[in-house]
Amino acid sequence: MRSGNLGYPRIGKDREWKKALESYWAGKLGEQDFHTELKAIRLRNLKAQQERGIDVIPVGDFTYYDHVLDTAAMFGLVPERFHYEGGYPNLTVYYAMARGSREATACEMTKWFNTNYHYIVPELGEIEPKLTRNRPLDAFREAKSELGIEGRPVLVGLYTFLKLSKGYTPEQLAPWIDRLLPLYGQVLRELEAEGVPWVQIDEPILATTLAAEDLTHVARIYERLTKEAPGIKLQLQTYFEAVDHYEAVVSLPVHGIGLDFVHDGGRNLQAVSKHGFPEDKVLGVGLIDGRGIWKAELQSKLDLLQTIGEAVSADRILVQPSNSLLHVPVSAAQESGLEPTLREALAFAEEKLEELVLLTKAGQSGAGAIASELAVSKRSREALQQSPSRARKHVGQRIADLASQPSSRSGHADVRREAQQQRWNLPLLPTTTIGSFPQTPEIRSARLKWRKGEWSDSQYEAFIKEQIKLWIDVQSELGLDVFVHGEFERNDMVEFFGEKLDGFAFTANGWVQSYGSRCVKPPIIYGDVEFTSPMTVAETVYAQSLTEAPVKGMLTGPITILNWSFVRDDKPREEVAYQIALSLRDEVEALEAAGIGMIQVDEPAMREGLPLKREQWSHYLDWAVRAFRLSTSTVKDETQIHTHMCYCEFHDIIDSIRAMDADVISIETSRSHGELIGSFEEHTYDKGIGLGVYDIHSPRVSTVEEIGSMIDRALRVLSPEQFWINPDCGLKTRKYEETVASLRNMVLATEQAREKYAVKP
Ligand SMILES: Nc1nc2c(c(=O)[nH]1)N[C@@H](CNc1ccc(C(=O)N[C@@H](CCC(=O)N[C@@H](CCC(=O)N[C@@H](CCC(=O)O)C(=O)O)C(=O)O)C(=O)O)cc1)CN2
Ligand code: MET
Ligand SMILES: [Zn+2]
Repeated sequence: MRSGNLGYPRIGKDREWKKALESYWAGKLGEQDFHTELKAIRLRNLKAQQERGIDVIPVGDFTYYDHVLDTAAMFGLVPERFHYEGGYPNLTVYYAMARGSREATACEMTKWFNTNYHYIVPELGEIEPKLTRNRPLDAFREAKSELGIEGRPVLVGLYTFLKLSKGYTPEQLAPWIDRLLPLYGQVLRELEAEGVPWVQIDEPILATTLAAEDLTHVARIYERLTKEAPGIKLQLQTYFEAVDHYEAVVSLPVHGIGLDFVHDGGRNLQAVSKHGFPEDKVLGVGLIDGRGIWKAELQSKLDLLQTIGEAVSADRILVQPSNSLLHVPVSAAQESGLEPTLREALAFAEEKLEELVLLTKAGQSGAGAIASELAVSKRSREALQQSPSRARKHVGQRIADLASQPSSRSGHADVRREAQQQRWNLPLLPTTTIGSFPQTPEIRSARLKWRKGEWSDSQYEAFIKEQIKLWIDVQSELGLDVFVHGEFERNDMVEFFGEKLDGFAFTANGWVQSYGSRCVKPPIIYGDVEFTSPMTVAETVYAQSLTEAPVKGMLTGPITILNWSFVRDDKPREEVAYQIALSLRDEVEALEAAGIGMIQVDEPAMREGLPLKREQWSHYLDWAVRAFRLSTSTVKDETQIHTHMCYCEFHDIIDSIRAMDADVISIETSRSHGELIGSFEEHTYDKGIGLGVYDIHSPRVSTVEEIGSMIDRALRVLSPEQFWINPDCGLKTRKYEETVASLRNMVLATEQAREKYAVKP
């Protein structure tokens, strides 16, 4: 039995990686120094795994931005608009694909399965792929020569890569497989020639709901690839769910299969027990939760390993995390600020490696070999379980009483629309923004000073008020119709609420990559969640006091708070969602009572929380919608509830979006190059809706014409009476000048559209 890892956080203990990327982009770090710095980070990450005694260390999982983008770059799949001239794309082209450039809009970015990690969507189009650089080989050589590590190269599997790409029709799938097969073959042959014994090929798509023809394609791919390089062994890795069609997957002609035994709902284990496991293959046992942050219940993991051991001999077992550790923070050791009971119950990437090594040791020599560690881990989990915060009486009562809580608005949508229009008298095509304005270095450093105690509360509050005032003035000057306060007091839309609600803890350095250099510090829900006092009322009311225009109150919804936090594992997620929903309802009511007439409850993570298996969708959506409605249903007819979603594959969940019953919804659109708009040809939607008219993830400023054409496209399928004009998402990552210039263009484009679409008397 051996221990293995599947991928390691890139960002470094202190987010060195993020800082290096941003310095390079800002022109503060030269290209050569940038490469040097990234190499140092890469080697430190490998060393962390080596020092903890991991037997199988992945190489090639490191990236300059995103591993899917790397795969596209490796095959020369660079869309024409980037003026690419062959070879492995240089940094300018590479980062233009990721972030856009003056001339070219960025590639689309979307969620990596059901995580908060985002990848860059490859665009296949007319391009003929070719191997521009064997990245896994380079990574292998470097780890070997620099650290003496015989690493295991990691590749995004061909089928997953294609399924995550765009720019081809269903009929073109098979020809694209044919085009990529020789290139994957070449990568493998070169690795084989180098003497690389094994590669890890990630095919997480195999854990989603598959059709029979998917399996036919996958079988064809792996039959061919094992022949291309017969001297190299392929470990086919799946994660995030049980594999669909277990028997077909484990009989693929590869040398090893990696399965997730944490997020599989027990189905992988059932399948192994029922059907056995091929005698000629290695089983990668995803035993340690690669997405959660709790210490493992080591004894139950050993039991699981034992059950698997009945079907698979020990020499063919690899003990590994359920998925790449990319999704958890680097080290819990530095979290000295946390309450000891909680800290002792945590395991981040480094601690997970230690757990893997322990379990492997026990697997090799029996549980006795780790008796004292087993006891410690048991004690720390139990101590947390006994903490009074786990079972607050008042919260328990509210949940028990859930059935009697209102979960629908009293007035019908038409009645509400009327009442709201009377109250606000908004023009045709009202303009607004999604909530946040730029989080400048000045704001971040002010917050840091306040946190360190260098600034008093009142000093910091006064500073935040200045920012709010500044941006209320900007919004008036721009002529927007519905204002926001700007979210300057928030570090992050989820972490902020986590800090204010009971039952949450927040770390000092528990960062996880979200996209590119952007990281999040998910709060930890360790106890029952409860509202303590108003969280957003003061800032919102202050903003409203400065203007006649409506200011939207701005809250993060229950499902997004749930999905973007690390959640306790002793209660169903559904129940935790209701606890959050009821706490947010208290905030919604406080805002309404303070005179705020529009309240936006953001649910960008609603779609991402969708289970990977279709058959589980309706259950999830039912409780997710119920949680949203629990938070928003008690307001008066004339109070307008908004919601916002980004990266929304709208057609997947249109019924649930309708069922949320928000008066106005805003959805990201532009980075998918308007594809979302097309779905309204098939689906009707009759409430207020804003489809983002420009991409906020890129520093590029859209022109009036570009925005105008987005509006035109949307109004081909939606009515001007229901349409709102807004950017795709919040503007926190943008600079002041970009923001003002883009919004100015947005308002100009709206004025033109108003003339064009006004109902002529
Ligand atoms: N949780 C979450 N998930 C999300 C989103 C989101 O907004 N939140 N949006 C979507 C896209 N993802 C995003 C994820 C992160 C960021 C983002 O801007 N992250 C910031 C960090 C935000 C933050 O928590 N900032 C803190 C701490 C910032 C910090 O690094 N402080 C410095 C010091 C600051 C200075 O002096 O400059 C330090 O501690 O060293 C604050 O403002 O207080 C970043 O990586 O830079 C944006 C979008 C989807 N998923
Ligand atoms: C990721 S969705 C962001 C919504 C939030 N209100 C903002 O503007 O930042
Ligand atoms: Zn958004």
